Amino acid sequence: MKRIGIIGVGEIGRAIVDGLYYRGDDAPEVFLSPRGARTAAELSEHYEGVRVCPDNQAVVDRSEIVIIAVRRPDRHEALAGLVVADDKIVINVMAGVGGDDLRRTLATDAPLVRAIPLPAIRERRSVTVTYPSHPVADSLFEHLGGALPVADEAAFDVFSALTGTLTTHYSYLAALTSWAVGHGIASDDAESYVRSLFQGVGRALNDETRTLQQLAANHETPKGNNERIRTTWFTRANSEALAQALDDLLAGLRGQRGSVRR
Ligand SMILES: NC(=O)C1=CN([C@@H]2O[C@H](COP(=O)(O)OP(=O)(O)OC[C@H]3O[C@@H](n4cnc5c(N)ncnc54)[C@H](OP(=O)(O)O)[C@@H]3O)[C@@H](O)[C@H]2O)C=CC1
Repeated sequence: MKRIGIIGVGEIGRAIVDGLYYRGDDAPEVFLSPRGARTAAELSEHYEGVRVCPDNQAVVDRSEIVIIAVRRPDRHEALAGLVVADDKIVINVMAGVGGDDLRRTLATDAPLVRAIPLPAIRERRSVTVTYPSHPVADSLFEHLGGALPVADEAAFDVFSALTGTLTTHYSYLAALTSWAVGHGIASDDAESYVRSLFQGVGRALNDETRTLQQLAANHETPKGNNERIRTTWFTRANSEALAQALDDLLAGLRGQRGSVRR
């Protein structure tokens, strides 16, 4: 495994380090930027082979793969002026920061790969979308749960928009729980029951022999309770509103990519 540097050691930076060390197999040397000091210190204490560098340039110099995981507004402060040799591989996980934008900021000819790691990467349980495909980046994410290289940045934006639906899903489960509580069910009971219902859904999703439509159909009795909620609540209007919200998000992501000269 190659030497890996991470600039921006926050939520997702930590998840990537945890994933790299998840089974302790073939763990690489990891070099962290000094910002996000508390997380960086915790990781370097916890994992032998993880070190905190004095500055961002030192992260680049010591690494073969450099992962950029600062927030979009912080990218100039974090990256401008860094010297990135052409033999490095840069992995950009910043949402809404296109390849052209990053290349202008870094002024390097090194390969730049966009990626969408998710928090479950810490247990090597999430598939990471990448663009453009690069054998080193793809094999890194294969090791961390799976890589899904896509054909162009437009497709990358579609996957990026899909990741924007995750917290709505949790909120949906919380709304179900609140509804039951409103009908006199103890909050702990309601919450643990909803969790158990949807953990079952999560397990069923592992069955890739059935499409999502088939899974839905297989769990539904004709004229039964599930069909009733699906057809009375998740109506065409509701489904179209969801598609519209995703379209708007996608337009925003593509707009950010097109207006990047700050
Ligand atoms: N969280 C997620 O699930 C995912 C996040 N992303 C992307 O990853 C990026 C980071 O997100 P997330 O981890 O949630 O954010 P966090 O705020 O948790 O982490 C960002 C880190 O960047 C550090 N930072 C800020 N300025 C600099 C600098 N000049 N040099 C070095 N480090 C700096 C911050 O340090 P300090 O605390 O000192 O300010 C902080 O530790 C974002 O662009 C986001 O779009 C992508 C996929 C998933």
